[in-house]
Amino acid sequence: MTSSPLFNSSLLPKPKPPNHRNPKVNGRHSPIIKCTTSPSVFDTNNNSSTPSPPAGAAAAAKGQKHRRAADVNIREEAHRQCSNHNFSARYVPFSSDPHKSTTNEWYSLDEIVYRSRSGGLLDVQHDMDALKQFDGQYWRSLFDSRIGKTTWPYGSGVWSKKEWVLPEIDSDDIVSAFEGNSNLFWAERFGKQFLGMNDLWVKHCGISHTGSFKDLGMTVLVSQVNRLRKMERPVVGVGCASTGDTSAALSAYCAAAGIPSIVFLPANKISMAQLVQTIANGAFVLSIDTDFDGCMKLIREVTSELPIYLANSLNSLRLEGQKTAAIEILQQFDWEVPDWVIVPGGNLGNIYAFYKGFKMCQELGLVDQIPRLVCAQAANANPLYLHYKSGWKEFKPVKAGTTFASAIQIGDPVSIDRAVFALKNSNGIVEEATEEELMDAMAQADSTGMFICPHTGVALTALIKLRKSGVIGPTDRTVVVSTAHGLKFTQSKIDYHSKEIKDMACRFANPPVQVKADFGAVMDVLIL
Ligand SMILES: Cc1ncc(COP(=O)(O)O)c(C=O)c1O
Ligand SMILES: N[C@@H](CCOP(=O)(O)O)C(=O)O
Repeated sequence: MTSSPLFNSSLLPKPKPPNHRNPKVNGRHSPIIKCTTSPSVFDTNNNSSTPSPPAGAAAAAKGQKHRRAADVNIREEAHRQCSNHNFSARYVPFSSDPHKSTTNEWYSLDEIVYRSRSGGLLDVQHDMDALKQFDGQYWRSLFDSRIGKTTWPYGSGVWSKKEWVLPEIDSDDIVSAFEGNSNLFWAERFGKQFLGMNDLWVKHCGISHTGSFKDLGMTVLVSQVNRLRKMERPVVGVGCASTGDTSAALSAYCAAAGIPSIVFLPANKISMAQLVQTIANGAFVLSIDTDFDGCMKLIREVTSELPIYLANSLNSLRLEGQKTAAIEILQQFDWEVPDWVIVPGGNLGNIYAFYKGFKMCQELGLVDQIPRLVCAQAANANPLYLHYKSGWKEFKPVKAGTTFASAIQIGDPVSIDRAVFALKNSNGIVEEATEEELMDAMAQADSTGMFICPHTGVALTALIKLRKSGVIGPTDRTVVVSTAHGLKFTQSKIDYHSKEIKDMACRFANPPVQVKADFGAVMDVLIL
């Protein structure tokens, strides 16, 4: 089957004039959706700091069992539980000094806008005063009460924090695979054996619907697109440039919602497993003879001309979902704050998302501090590392070289300003990993029962270096964020364990032993 173009150009709307963003000025916008499906009691008459428990909790306390009627699905049930609240969020220009920001520029989340008037990044700003009407204990209990349920949409680790993510979206518009709630794995053997650490944890964000943390952001972005399309906004499809994980998540969530997806991939630079995900999920795939940065440039140009919604993390909606992984970590530690969180960085949206999640928890009283963040880069694609080492002098993009951590082979990250902000405000550090270091770290981790991706190998290398230099202490509670599933990157493991990598000793390779189908030959191998 050959792919056909998605668009008949005669059907396309005329390009919008450059100032189509229609920024609002002065004052808050009123929420378009007043009714959401929160099962908690958030009606406008109930703004005390001792709010009612989530719906269902009272019945449970009385020992009554509530069962959904057979002819009702979980979306319909969510509708029945509909209540009002006054939470809202909007786009504002991202500012590296929010306290000094004087701009009155803002946009409704129902607008299609990715950049501020000055061309800078945007950020999703929540009405913190409204959220602060409930205390930290309230939010902790609410989030805890939603874990592990099938209640729509709270069975998702992202949407269990809906009030902090997209408070105004109708639950019926949400496109979710009940993503999130990923395993926080106690890396007991790896920690003790290789690092002398007892309190080392790996947040397995790759144990997820499409095998990477991108699901967390994509459920939010595609849900909002679903809403925009119901509002008859001009969104024909959703597009991204990708090193393989964003495209997998985009194609899956779009396929679930029946929305066309378009992905720009750097030819021969993503893994076969990643490529087949987008193909199987029906995306319109362009394999382009350039690198990720080249694809990113092209998708930005295309989305400014065609009614294709941009799904990369330049779009700040994505980060609202990704930040929930940070909240989950706190929740999994029973709201105790780890000392360190280490995140591999490429386009650099995720490091900011983690910062934002932790910071919101601090500002809303769920915890009293935030962890120190470490961003880890491959030495072959290390623009943030070089920027950090220069003392945050002028940022210079690089031409990213080939790396086994192919999903972070990015030289001109769109979220550089967000990343610098996150690191400066968390007393953060940037580290790098050579190819040999990251592959050895991956093999060592796998030898203790994990099956991690090379990007997680980059993060583990950062940890190993910071432990060796004494920056991270033996008793520090440390979380390494594993960003994708190892099964997406098996070729790198095959190369390593076959010792087929040029100029690499592959010290921890464990190649299979070839033996004749003969009892004596097998015994010889086993006994020697
Ligand atoms: C597996 C994996 N790890 C880490 C990253 C880096 O995330 P970010 O681009 O948000 O820095 C990406 C994508 O860039 C990825 O796909
Ligand atoms: N690793 C990413 C690169 C793009 O990052 P994004 O977060 O801006 O979409 C990918 O998998 O494509």
